[in-house]
Amino acid sequence: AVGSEICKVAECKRHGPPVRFPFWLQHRQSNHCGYPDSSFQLSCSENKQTLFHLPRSVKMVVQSIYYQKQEILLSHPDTCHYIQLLSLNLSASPFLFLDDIYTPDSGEMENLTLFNCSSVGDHACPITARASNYKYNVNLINCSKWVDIPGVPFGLAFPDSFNLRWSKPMCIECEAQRGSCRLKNNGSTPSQTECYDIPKPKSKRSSKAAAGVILASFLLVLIVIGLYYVYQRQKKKKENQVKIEKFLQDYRSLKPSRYSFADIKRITNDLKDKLGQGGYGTVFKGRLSNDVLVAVKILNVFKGNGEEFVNEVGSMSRIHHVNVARLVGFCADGYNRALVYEYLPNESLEKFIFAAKGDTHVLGWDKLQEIALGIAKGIEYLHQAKLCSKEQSAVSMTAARGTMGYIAPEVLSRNFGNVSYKSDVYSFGMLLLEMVGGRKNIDVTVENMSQVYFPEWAYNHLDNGEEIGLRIENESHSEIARKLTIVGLWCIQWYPVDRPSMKVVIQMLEGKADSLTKPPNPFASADHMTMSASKYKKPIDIELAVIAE
Ligand SMILES: Nc1ncnc2c1ncn2[C@@H]1O[C@H](COP(=O)(O)OP(=O)(O)OP(=O)(O)O)[C@@H](O)[C@H]1O
Repeated sequence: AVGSEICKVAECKRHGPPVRFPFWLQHRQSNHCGYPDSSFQLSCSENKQTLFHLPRSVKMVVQSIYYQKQEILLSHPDTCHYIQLLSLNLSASPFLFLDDIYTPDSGEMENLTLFNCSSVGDHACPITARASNYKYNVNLINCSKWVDIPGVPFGLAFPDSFNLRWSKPMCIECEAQRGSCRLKNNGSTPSQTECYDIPKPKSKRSSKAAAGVILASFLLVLIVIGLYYVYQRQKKKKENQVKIEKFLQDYRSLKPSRYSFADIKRITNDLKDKLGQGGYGTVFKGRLSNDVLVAVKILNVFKGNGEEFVNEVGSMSRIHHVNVARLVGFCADGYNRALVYEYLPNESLEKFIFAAKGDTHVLGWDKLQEIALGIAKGIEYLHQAKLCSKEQSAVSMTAARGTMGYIAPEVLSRNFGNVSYKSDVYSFGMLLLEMVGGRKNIDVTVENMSQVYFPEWAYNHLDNGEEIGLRIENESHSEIARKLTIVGLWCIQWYPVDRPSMKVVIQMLEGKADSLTKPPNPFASADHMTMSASKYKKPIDIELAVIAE
């Protein structure tokens, strides 16, 4: 088809009659878009009306085009149409007059007489018509007869609009199938047509609507983003507020509260729920007024002065570490002394590592190693806290305290050196060895007395490459057991100076067992206590920060 792509439907103004084949709109479409007969050429008037040209310059205004019926509804232009009637002749065009509104038997003709009424003063149209068959009450005073026009189609004589029907080209069938005709591109004469799908005009309205939709969606997205942004900001602000509140609350509760002994009794429900017994006192479960659970340690009969205790509490309250139970309060009431700690719900490690004979251990080797490292870091932190200022030393000692089995020899007797942070290293070493052995180091229930003291047994078996711990399942577990044993044995060296610092202990625990050297025999010195003590005494005094007595 000839340029069918560019033969889009055209119109003179918005909502004007759509122009397409067999018509074509001058200046807006190419002539090949219409049927090659000048009658089908339409044009636009200055005031955007669609004009239909009949032979001999008769111009009509196109009201509608009914493509499916092949009819065109025309009306007279504003100019005086009677004059045009003089020259109207449809015979040479493919159009037939059709007036099914007024004269069903279309084709009825009128003899029209035109009168010149210019003297009346209607300058726009000084012509008046009278049909011969219809004696309309036309005021003809001051009019003079001008001309008779015989055989004027009735519809043209009077009504404002009339229909014309075209018979060529014949596209009724194609239109019925919602298609449109176009010229066949074979140059045949007379021109032949073919049916095709009408290209949908890109209506300004729909493109405007599409633009509107896009704009609206864009705005909507902007609004949603804006709202989301505001929401996020509000949320963040709220979260920050909550964080600040929590921080302030924590800060407030960081300061240990002072309780009277009556308070302590109320908190512990009259010392009802005993959690355990330590070397310093008995521990009871309690509940503060805000439903926070605590562990209250009622200290054994307190002999020191009140000031010393309060100073110690002050130091302890500055200790904050994930692996150290936090002090939340204290009691210094008469001779009663108590320390209130945050409650740790997992009970004592003791319960997990000293399972009854035959019991399977709940904690695996990886967990044991993790716990050991956690404890080591907690002690290391405490040592740092103590060492940063000698004046603020957190703990002072007036007597050997602690649980037997963990107490370093120098704590029991000053013959073996001064009490220092290395005494804690010793206690930690004993704990490590108990964790490996899964039983108390000094276990009176063991039947074979040669295995009573586990650390010594473990030391003797290190060389033989035997498995130290029980419950070993695989290679990596055996490595952990070996590592914990070696570190434990380093920690329980008889002389404090031989023991590593907690910092080194952490490095050892974090490293591999292979990189550790076997420690000297910690038990060799025990047999020759006096001799060895004098041998080691000097360096101990030089190196270690002595804990004040
Ligand atoms: N904060 C706590 N939360 C829960 N239970 C606790 C808490 N503190 C202590 N306990 C329980 O009380 C027991 C005794 O604790 P305590 O600290 O008095 O002694 P210890 O650390 O076992 O020995 P030592 O007196 O030699 O330091 C613990 O074994 C544990 O079961």
